[in-house]
Amino acid sequence: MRPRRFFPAGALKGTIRVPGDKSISHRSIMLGALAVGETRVTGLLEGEDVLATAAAMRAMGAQAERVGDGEWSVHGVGVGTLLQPQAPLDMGNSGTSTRLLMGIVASHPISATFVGDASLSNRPMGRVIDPLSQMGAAFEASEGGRLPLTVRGAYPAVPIEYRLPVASAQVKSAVLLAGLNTPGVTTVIEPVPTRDHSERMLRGFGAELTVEELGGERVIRIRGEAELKPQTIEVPGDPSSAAFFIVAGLIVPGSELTIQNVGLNPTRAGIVEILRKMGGQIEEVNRREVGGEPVADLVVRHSDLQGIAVDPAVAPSMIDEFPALFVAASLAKGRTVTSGLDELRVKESDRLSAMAAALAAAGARVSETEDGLIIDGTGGEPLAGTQAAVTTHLDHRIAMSMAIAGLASRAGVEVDDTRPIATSFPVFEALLDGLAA
Ligand SMILES: O=C(O)C1=C[C@@H](OP(=O)(O)O)[C@@H](O)[C@H](O)C1
Ligand SMILES: C=C(OP(=O)(O)O)C(=O)O
Repeated sequence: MRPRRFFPAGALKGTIRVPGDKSISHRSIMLGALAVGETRVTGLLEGEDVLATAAAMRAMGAQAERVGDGEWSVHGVGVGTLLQPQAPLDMGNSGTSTRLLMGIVASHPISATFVGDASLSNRPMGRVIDPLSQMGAAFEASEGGRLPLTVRGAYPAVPIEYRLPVASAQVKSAVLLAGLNTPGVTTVIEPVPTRDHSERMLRGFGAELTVEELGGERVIRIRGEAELKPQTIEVPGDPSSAAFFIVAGLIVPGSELTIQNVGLNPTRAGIVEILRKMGGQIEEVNRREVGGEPVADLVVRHSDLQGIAVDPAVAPSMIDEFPALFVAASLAKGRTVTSGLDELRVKESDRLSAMAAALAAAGARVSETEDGLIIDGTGGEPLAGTQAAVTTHLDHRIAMSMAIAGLASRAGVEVDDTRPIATSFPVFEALLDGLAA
């Protein structure tokens, strides 16, 4: 364990650049490995989760090599020609790696065993096992549809039409990726829109993929036995990583900071919308497109935040940002009510109970409901801070959220283990220390 106490350090000033988007980084390695020829990637997030994806693709025959800082070269083997991995694929802490790779393996004539850390081994995989079984893949999973599990791919797999029972980009992507090597047309129906990086990138690599709006639902169709063409990809900065610095800038008095290169895909930008509704001053400058995704630099100034009732409909577009939002709400004036967040209970930790416990320990007024938190903010007064360390439960987002809470506290916040931060944002502490200095 690597504990650290995060102290109040005065106004945050300066300019930072957040690392590449985790979702897009995973997908660029996976699709690069399934194209024939060399894909070049810049701005790749070199966090542990993405490195687990790269190692898995290498174990199945592709080449994925680092050639510079965030610069990667991927030599793909082509859809349908992945090799049987010789050892279990270690997914570490990464749900995205696991679920998307299960989809890829499901329609290849290979089998693969997936293992992971204690957090990942507690997360539900039934949500991908169900549709992939319908496509013909066979599974041997641990109790409750958990890791370790083995997938035996079906070849040829059967195309299905699948309506997502949970709003999950990982489930959607698993089925679309399985569809890549399945004869005919695989269809995913999405009643609630989730991040659309897979759709954008599959098209970019030349897959025949269509999206149609039908009766308020998104109907996504992909034609299988696709031939993917290698691409040059520039990965935009991760809004989920930027969120910690946006919240820090808003709650620490006197702060003014610029966060460069933040991806603002509408399926990801819910946090900016909600913080603005709370009174947060977040200005967008230099709007542009990077790697087919909208991007801007954000200028964030300390603001008097107001509590809010968060519309559960925005949840999918800020699903990983709720821990950071809960910190902002703890410092806002009045009550913030969130609901419809059952999915937060099956992330790296149960993020509702983990954040309720950690914020309460830091002096926030918070209560937990079945599907959300209710927070009565301080109106800008700093939190008391913690005595004992708060528990992160192997969850990077709990660690980073509570680090930010420490900046707006009197006594600081002690985090029991900062190691999980490296899964998604290895330079987080260095950036934070640089701004505070
Ligand atoms: O597809 C992706 O890259 C992701 C989808 C989301 O998970 P769910 O699909 O489980 O909601 C998100 O929480 C995760 O961090 C990344
Ligand atoms: C939920 C997350 O990731 P994953 O599902 O890939 O572990 C996250 O990064 O917050």
